Amino acid sequence: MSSKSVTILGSTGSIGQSTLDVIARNQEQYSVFALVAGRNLEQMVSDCAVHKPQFATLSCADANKQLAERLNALGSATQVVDYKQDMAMLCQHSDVDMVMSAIVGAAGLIPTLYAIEAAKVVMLANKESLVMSGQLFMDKVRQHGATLLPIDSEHNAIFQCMPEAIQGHHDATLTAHGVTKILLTGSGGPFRERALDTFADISVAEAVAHPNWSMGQKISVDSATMMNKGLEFIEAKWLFNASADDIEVVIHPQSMIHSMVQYSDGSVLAQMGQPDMRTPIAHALAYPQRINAGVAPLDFSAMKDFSFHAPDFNRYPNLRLAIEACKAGQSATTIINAANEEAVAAFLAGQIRFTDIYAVNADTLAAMSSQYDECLQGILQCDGDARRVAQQQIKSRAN
Ligand SMILES: NC(=O)C1=CN([C@@H]2O[C@H](COP(=O)(O)OP(=O)(O)OC[C@H]3O[C@@H](n4cnc5c(N)ncnc54)[C@H](OP(=O)(O)O)[C@@H]3O)[C@@H](O)[C@H]2O)C=CC1
Ligand SMILES: CC(=O)[C@@H](O)[C@H](O)COP(=O)(O)O
Ligand SMILES: [Mn+2]
Repeated sequence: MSSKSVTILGSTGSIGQSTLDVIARNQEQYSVFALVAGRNLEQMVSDCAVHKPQFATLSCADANKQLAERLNALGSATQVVDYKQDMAMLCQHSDVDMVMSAIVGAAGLIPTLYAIEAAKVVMLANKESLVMSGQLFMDKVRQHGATLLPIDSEHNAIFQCMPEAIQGHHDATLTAHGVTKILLTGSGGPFRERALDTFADISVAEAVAHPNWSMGQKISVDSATMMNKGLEFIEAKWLFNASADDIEVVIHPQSMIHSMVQYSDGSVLAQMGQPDMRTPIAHALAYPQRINAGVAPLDFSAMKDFSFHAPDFNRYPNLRLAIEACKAGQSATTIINAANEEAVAAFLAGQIRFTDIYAVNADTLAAMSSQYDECLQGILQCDGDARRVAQQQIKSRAN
């Protein structure tokens, strides 16, 4: 395998750090072209020293200025560039083979589209960009001939369980290949058994304490409300050319099966492994080969429970809302994604209660018309309008 050069968007985060870990274990095959993140200066300085990227940038202008000074003082060969002006170059440079899209939220959309437009191998963790712009995003993948590999553990699992002939073909007809159902598993989060009448008292610390996975704060809260599974439902629709009826959500509290594909002959293929994102990251980096991810195999003799059940929409109203939005169309999914980002940020900042996240999302969707163009400008307009409406909702509920 010849050496691949990788740009990592969101390098200081949970997925970014796991990506650097896998690359460090496979140094003959991968090098880091650029590191891109938000404001975590210390992590960026240290990662530049260890991984020696050609370029680095932070979206926070003050932090980026300090980054340049710090790397200069260290005699680093890494060039610090401007986040906005140089983003296209960092994603599209002819030396770049692969781009890891792991900025959290809508901020990841434009950089990911740059990578797609240059026909790079795009490893997609940033589900929000696909949820907010699904048709446009997939049209661009097809138009530019980019390779899109799912990093989200469920979608990476589904990808692995799909017939080899249609892996990475985003417009294959599932039934023509014997696929009858995509079984999207979810843990149910930290509140799977908590009394419903105590949900309004849920603290930030409780909400970000995922039972199985170590992740960033936003996705951890999404797992607790199961909006994460709702976003993943929409993500699966686009990645696998599925309809809402083709996808079923199954609660599997142990997070050992990462999702399944059911076939017309009664077979169900599952992908299993430790709840460690280095496995899907290594899968995408090496596809269709395999590399060491540093992840221990499952020990079946030590496994106790292995259970499955249907989700309860009273406990997880955000999941129902997202599935309804998926059926309603593009603007509805752009709206719930934007509202949810605002609501989760407000919850993390202590401005609203846990139960207000659903109220903000549902009321924002109800307050808005869904008549937006599906071009990039229309999507960004819809996203911005939804954030303004969600902010009004947040103000009216603020503690
Ligand atoms: N963590 C996981 O296991 C999984 C994550 N995902 C998805 O991957 C994405 C990343 O998640 P995760 O790694 O957990 O999140 P983290 O919060 O840990 O990391 C987010 C990254 O995005 C950067 N960032 C945030 N805002 C901006 C911005 N405006 N401009 C540029 N960079 C920015 C952060 O930079 P900084 O910290 O320097 O400010 C950080 O590098 C999300 O979309 C999530 O849904 C999907 C499946 C699993
Ligand atoms: C690791 C990953 O892919 C997360 O999206 C994970 O699925 C979160 O767990 P939940 O199943 O609880 O949402
Ligand atoms: Mn997931």
